[in-house]
Amino acid sequence: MVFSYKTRNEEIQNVQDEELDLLVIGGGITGAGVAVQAAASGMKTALVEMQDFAEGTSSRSTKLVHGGIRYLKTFDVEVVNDTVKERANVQHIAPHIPKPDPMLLPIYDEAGATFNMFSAKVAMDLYDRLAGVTGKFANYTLNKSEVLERQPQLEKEGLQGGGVYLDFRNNDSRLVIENIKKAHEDGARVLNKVKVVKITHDQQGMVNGADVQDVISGRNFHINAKVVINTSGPWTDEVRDLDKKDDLSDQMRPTKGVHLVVDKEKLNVPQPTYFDTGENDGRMIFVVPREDKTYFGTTDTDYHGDLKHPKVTQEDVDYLLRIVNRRYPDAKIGLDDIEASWAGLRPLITANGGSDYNGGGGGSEKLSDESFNKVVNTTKEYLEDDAKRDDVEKAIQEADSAQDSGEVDPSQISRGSSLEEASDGLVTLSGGKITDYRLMAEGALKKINEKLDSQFDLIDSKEYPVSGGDIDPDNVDEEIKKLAKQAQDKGLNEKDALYLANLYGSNLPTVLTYDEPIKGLSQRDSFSLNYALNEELVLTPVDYFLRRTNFILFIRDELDALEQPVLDKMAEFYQWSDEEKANYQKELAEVVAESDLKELKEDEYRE
Ligand SMILES: Cc1cc2nc3c(=O)[nH]c(=O)nc-3n(C[C@H](O)[C@H](O)[C@H](O)COP(=O)(O)OP(=O)(O)OC[C@H]3O[C@@H](n4cnc5c(N)ncnc54)[C@H](O)[C@@H]3O)c2cc1C
Ligand SMILES: O=P(O)(O)OC[C@H](O)CO
Repeated sequence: MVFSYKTRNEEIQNVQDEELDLLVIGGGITGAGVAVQAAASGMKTALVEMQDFAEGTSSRSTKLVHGGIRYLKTFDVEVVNDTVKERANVQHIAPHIPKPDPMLLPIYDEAGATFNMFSAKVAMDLYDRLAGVTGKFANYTLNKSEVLERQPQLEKEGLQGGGVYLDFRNNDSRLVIENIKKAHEDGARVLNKVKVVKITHDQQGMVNGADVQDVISGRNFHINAKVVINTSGPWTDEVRDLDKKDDLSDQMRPTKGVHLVVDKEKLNVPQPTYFDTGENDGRMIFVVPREDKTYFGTTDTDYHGDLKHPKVTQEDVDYLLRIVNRRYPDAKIGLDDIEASWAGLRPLITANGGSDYNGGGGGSEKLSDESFNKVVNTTKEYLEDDAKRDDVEKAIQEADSAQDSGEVDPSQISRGSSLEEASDGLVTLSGGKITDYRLMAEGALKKINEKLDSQFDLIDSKEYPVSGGDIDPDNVDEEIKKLAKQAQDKGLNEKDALYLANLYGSNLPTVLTYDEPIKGLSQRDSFSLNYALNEELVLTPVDYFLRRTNFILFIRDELDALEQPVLDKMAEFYQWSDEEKANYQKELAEVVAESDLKELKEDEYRE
């Protein structure tokens, strides 16, 4: 279905003449998930996003669909209970995106260790139990030599062994755009580069829509809606401030997380790996293989800067390199080995306390070992059906009550979500994770429907595939191969055909209709760019290279040769002036230079 700059301008006209049921503010995963369920349930829906879709946090995650096993240690059992179950639901509705990829959890005997071998096994058993994981993906433990057999380059000192448990790798911005396209296919008006500048009210002082600005034309216009929901992630408090009658207190405590990318020649891991930093700071680091690269992260530091533009600092790089070079002593990764990077802001909710249990250093009171061990032992008894779930809850409550209510360390804040309504009717859905976006949206739709006098039969979103998701979730590999065959029949080699099939899922046949060759691009990339321009509302080269594809982050080697042909095609498609074309070229160069950490490398060179 055409979803392009042309349809965007038509929708800007149409949306002004309508009385909508719902206006969604923010086009990250949270807003996209709400828009899909609203439109599919028959609500007249619009979503406005002031940047590109997913340009906020939802393209800057660790790119996992995961339950957050670390959160068990901060007793965020509710969050884990939700997210670990949601992994399967997200894979079910978007089978071409999250892919099962068992995580290796090396266990070290050191100060502040999140787990020992016993508690790691309990945590993995609880994790599997909550998600109903059995069979080939059930967790298991490895002894030290078995861990080193898998990853001989891992630090040997202090290594006790390890665990292996199911989690999923994800393409976060792809998950967002497939939800956005689905909402659009179901009739939602979906607009990027449109910013809410004011929340408006009726005579009775109740929210009735918003004044918005088309960032491209600079023109302001009004959108009428019976219900408005704020799904703006780290901007949640800023958007609330656009509602002069909003009486709820600020809630956001954004923390910055950074990832670095190196070639797999520098660091090659056979599977996603997750370990303590070894700095007794309550943090754990992921190391994840992706295309021919390896990325690792993250940091977790309070952030008070420009929400649109969190940057990677030398301090972030030093922290991550110190940890990865400790855990992989032969890697010897330096600043110059970093090929790409990204920084994102967790939309954490400050009221979501949490325990500074394992050395978070935030609170004054650490949890005593006996109360933690009581939680672990009660959990083990629960797993062996010798205790009930509320025995575990009770043990956790007792443990938590021992907590000092002091400021908690960022890593101890719950990753839970919040759904609130102000007295003027503005609804806010914030916090959470990508992994539980569907569940968060489901909860929000119940409230929205109530506010609309329950006029709508809400869909079962667990059975409602995103765009590109119409493939058998239990037979993904076969389905992808079948789709790829269609691309091979068009002359693509197997590798390129599988690349397109994995990226576009059941939309591949449509992608293959866009067969006009683009000068300077391969057949594969001509299909991809033509489709992105006509059906994925790509407005700039950065939209294409960073969010609709992964060239800037994970296929960096091919990027340089693609830049000019893509720029030339977009200039022709959009009829850009030379000046506009030069501006987009400059924007792309700046984004790539920032990803490459060019500034830090030049500083280091000067020193
Ligand atoms: C480093 C890091 C690693 C993470 N790893 C994972 C992971 O592996 N798995 C996982 O499940 N979760 C992970 N998360 C969490 C997850 O990324 C976030 O919870 C999620 O992306 C938040 O999505 P959102 O839609 O709420 O916010 P966002 O994606 O930030 O979307 C909000 C949108 O609102 C828009 N907006 C703001 N103000 C306005 C306005 N006035 N008008 C219009 N639009 C506006 C913004 O431009 C933005 O695009 C991670 C987070 C970080 C930072
Ligand atoms: O919020 P954290 O500390 O679990 O960090 C995010 C992870 O990297 C992936 O969810």
